[in-house]
Amino acid sequence: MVKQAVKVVVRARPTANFASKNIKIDPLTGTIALNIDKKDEGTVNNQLDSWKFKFDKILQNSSQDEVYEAAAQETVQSVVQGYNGTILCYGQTGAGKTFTMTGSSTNFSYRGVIPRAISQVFREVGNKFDQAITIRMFDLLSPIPTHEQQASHLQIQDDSRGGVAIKNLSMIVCNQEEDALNQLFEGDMNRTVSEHQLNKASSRSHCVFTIHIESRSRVESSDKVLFSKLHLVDLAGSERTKKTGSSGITLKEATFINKSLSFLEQVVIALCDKSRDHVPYRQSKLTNLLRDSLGGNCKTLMIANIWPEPTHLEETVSTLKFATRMMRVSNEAIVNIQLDPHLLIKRYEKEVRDLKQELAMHDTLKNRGRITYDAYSPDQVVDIQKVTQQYLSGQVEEIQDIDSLRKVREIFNQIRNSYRKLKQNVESMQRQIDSDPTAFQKLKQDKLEESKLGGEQVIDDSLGGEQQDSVRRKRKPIDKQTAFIEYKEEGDGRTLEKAIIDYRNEMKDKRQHIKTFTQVINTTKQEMDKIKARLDSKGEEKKAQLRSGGADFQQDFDDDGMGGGNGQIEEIIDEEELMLLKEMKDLKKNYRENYDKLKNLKVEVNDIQSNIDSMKQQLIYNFEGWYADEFEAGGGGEIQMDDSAYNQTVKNQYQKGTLNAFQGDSLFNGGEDVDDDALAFIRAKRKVDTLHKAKKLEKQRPGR
Ligand SMILES: Nc1ncnc2c1ncn2[C@@H]1O[C@H](COP(=O)(O)OP(=O)(O)OP(=O)(O)O)[C@@H](O)[C@H]1O
Repeated sequence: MVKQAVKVVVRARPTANFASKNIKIDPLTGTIALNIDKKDEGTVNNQLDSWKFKFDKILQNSSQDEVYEAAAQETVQSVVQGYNGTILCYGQTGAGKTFTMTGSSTNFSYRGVIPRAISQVFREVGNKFDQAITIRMFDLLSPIPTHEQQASHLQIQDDSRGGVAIKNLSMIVCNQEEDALNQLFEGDMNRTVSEHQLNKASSRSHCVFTIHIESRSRVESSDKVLFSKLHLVDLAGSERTKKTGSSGITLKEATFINKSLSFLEQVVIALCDKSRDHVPYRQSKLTNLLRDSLGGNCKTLMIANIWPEPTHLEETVSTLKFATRMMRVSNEAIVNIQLDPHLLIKRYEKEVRDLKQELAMHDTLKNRGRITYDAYSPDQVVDIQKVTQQYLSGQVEEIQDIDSLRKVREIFNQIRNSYRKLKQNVESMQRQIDSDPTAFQKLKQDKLEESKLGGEQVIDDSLGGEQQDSVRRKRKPIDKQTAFIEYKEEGDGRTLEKAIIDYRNEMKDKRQHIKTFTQVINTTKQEMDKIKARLDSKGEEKKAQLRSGGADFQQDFDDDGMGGGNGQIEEIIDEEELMLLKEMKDLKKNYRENYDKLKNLKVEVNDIQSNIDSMKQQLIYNFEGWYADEFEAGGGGEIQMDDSAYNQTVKNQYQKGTLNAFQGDSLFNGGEDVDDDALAFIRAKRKVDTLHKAKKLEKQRPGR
């Protein structure tokens, strides 16, 4: 890696009116001293009026030849060696940037840096017989006509090698110097030339001419490729001052003609400021394009063109200030080596071929001659698939002839395929069961049928032809009580068990309520008895008074108070009696309400109890089925109800019409004879319905 600052060469254009009073150029020491006589300006300000600048080189009255040798030759040579290079001209309009960069197209000795660089590149490349070199180039202004050269046309973006590239711009491959020069001249013709108040032939736009070199070794079979590029940049005029008539010149730093030049200056300022970690390259296409050139992977040289006339002193100062800043920009250039992907693939293909041959030889020596290392044919894959499925179904204990890693991989592939298909089938079965509960029983029935045919192994036909070998092996029998605990922890066993527990809890709550209501009712009854006793005694007292003739009676009159009522004589009740009767009325109402509630609670408790009983039976029955499926015949231990007993219970319930006490399903109307075929159907339906009902009730429970 070469770490170096941007080099700056100052070129002063020849002029008849050299400002010898104000400018002292010393090419030997590379210094320029400048002063501005303020008296001439007629203004007084506090600006510094004299400057001294030092540069890498100063060229005065130098020929195009000398300029090229001093400023460009070395950079171009580096580009041929694989470094990126940039040469850019900066200065005010008319200072000689285009003359320096392009020069005259009619006078060969006045040709500029670009045609000379093209010649040098082709000359140097021509000397490299051992390299296959491709040269591509483009001029940002060619061959697209000027009116089409809008900013949107050319997009500058990051390239795959970490640099920048221009979209919508095709690079032309140039096989010889002439092709490249054609490119240059074509672009030069298209260059925007517009009228300008300082110089009618000045160009306002930037001109960027880029040469890309791609170099591969012809002799070594190397996959390394050198990629490098040379940017040759003729920037737009940098003038930033306004002429203010005869009163002279004022330094007005803020008057920029070209905005992108101001962005370029911002980038340079940011690069010089070590405390700044962001450099605003993306502000303009120009700075984006020059990202490699400024502070990046590039050898960069700037030619500062000055016009040392008294009228251009400020522009000269301004150009030299910018040039000084530029010298503080540091770059890190590396030779750009990339691995050629096409060659890499070719190399790997060759390596694979060689290794296969090597292995084949090794196998022959070890008597394993029939092994090949090419990809399996479809027939071979089918064979491996068969043997893998035989292994999965238990038809074979192990897979023979595993003679290569390739075969192991194919077997694993097949196992994965089987697993995926199995999973898909299980999921589709689940969907069927969810949408139609009877489907489950049918599937199960099919499986049982097959298990009868196939001995102890249950071949899962539902998995489809290819999966027939997928076998569920039965477990060694365990104690039924232990198995029952296990069953209650899984699948439908867990659902039923949970429903039973929840019902029990609900029943417990309701029983507690029954107890409370019973107490309340009893207390109410006692109160009522007391009141009744008191009223009875009051009645006795009144009868006694009546017998003694001292009782009060009142004639019942009509509302109008004029008489004409029914004339009945009514007993007059006293205040205490009235109170007691009212109280009695309230207590009776209370008693009746609580009594009704108690009655309902008792009905509910009975219902819950019958549901619990029903679910318990179902749980045991389901468990029996599960146990038979899960374990080999001959399992030990006690179980509360065997199949025949349960079947009989179901038959009885069905015939009595009580089977649907829990299910409430119209399928089971009862009263008919039940043969064994129907029984299986009834049991299956009952099982599914019981589970569904249990799940439904679970959801309906308060607090869910
Ligand atoms: N070193 C030089 N020797 C002879 N003539 C020169 C020299 N420098 C510039 N000139 C002449 O000065 C004129 C202006 O130069 P040029 O067009 O190169 O300026 P510029 O800086 O490129 O201006 P712009 O910014 O407008 O492109 C041209 O006619 C050119 O031939």
